Amino acid sequence: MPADGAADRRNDSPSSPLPATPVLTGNGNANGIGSLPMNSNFRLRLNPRQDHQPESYEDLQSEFTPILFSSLERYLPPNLLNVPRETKHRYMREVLRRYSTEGERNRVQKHREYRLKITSSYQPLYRDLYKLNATDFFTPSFLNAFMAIDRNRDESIKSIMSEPAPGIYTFNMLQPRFCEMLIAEVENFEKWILETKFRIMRPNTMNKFGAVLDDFGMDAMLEKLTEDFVRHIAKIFFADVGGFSLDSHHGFVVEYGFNRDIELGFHVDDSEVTLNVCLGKQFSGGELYFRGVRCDQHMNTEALPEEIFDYSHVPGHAIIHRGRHRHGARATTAGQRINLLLWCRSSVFRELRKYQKGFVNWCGECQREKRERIRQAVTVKRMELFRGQGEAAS
Ligand SMILES: O=C(O)CCC(=O)C(=O)O
Ligand SMILES: [Fe+2]
Repeated sequence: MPADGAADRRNDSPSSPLPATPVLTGNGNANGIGSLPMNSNFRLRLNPRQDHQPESYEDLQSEFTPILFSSLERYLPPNLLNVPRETKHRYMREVLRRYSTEGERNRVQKHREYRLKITSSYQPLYRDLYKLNATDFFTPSFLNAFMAIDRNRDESIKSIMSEPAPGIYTFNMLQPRFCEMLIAEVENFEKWILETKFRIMRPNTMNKFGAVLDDFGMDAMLEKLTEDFVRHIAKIFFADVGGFSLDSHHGFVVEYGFNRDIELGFHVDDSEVTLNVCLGKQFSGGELYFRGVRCDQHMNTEALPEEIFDYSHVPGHAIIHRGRHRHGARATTAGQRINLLLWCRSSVFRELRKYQKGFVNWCGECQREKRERIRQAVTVKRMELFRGQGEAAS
């Protein structure tokens, strides 16, 4: 597909979890202690009670993940903060049910069952990969950058990053041994699929190969990677797309080369921020091409010359960009290329976007239109002023 062809919105990945901290309106008026009042309108506070210590809901069964209840608890109406845990659980469950459609809940439930089927019989090759072990996974330069405290940390993270084009950052991230082990783990998983004839879901409709790491047990490790590392980077470089509030991810590997996918068409990711790390092996081709960041409205507009950028993958090295940064991957012409992808999302950013109108500062075309409007307004004003002066002089 030509680089300037229509970009494809990739929204076919498994549904993301519900927002961890939904911001709903009102102060709530439920007064139930023990049982919930039938006429409760199931509202939450607008702002969380920071001094309230939420309970753990790990042992309570429901269609929603327990962590969601702990996150939501601070938003409960004041009179519900200290009622029995089961009452709070029922109240929040009702809020969440109203928030997500039945179809959505069924999809999440089906996906959970699918994952359970895999994890209950797949035997990992390297169990060490399933828990984030920073010293074994990361290069010393990457790890050291995160060791610095508070404000120095931002500076040291910036110091290991290159910005070869606006909004695109690259850095050395993964140790060769970790890359080898992850590739071997994916191959082991694929062997298991062939042997068991299990039908797996590919990362998305554009890939015929590759695997979703979250589906065979790596979700907790990748969640920690998102929370402890990617979110810090995103907070510094991608605050305009909610980088500081990334709260879910879709983690997968893509595989290119002989008997695998060849290339990847021009698209945007279903993410606010995407981390893409090359794991190996040896290959030729497979360059990423970028063509500027766009909002929904301007998805198919031309790229400006300064937005054209090509990047060649290097094993162990990461590239991080906004999901809305239009891109594609050229054909891998020899060897095999395997990359780790982490599409990171912010439920808060997505919710807020619904209310935002007008130009967005992260879309290249919105910014171009804005500059053009200002230029025209200045031209009109200047002509008015000069006309006035001319008339006064005559
Ligand atoms: O192959 C690559 O490196 C790019 C992959 C990608 O953009 C994606 O899977 O969203
Ligand atoms: Fe992508």
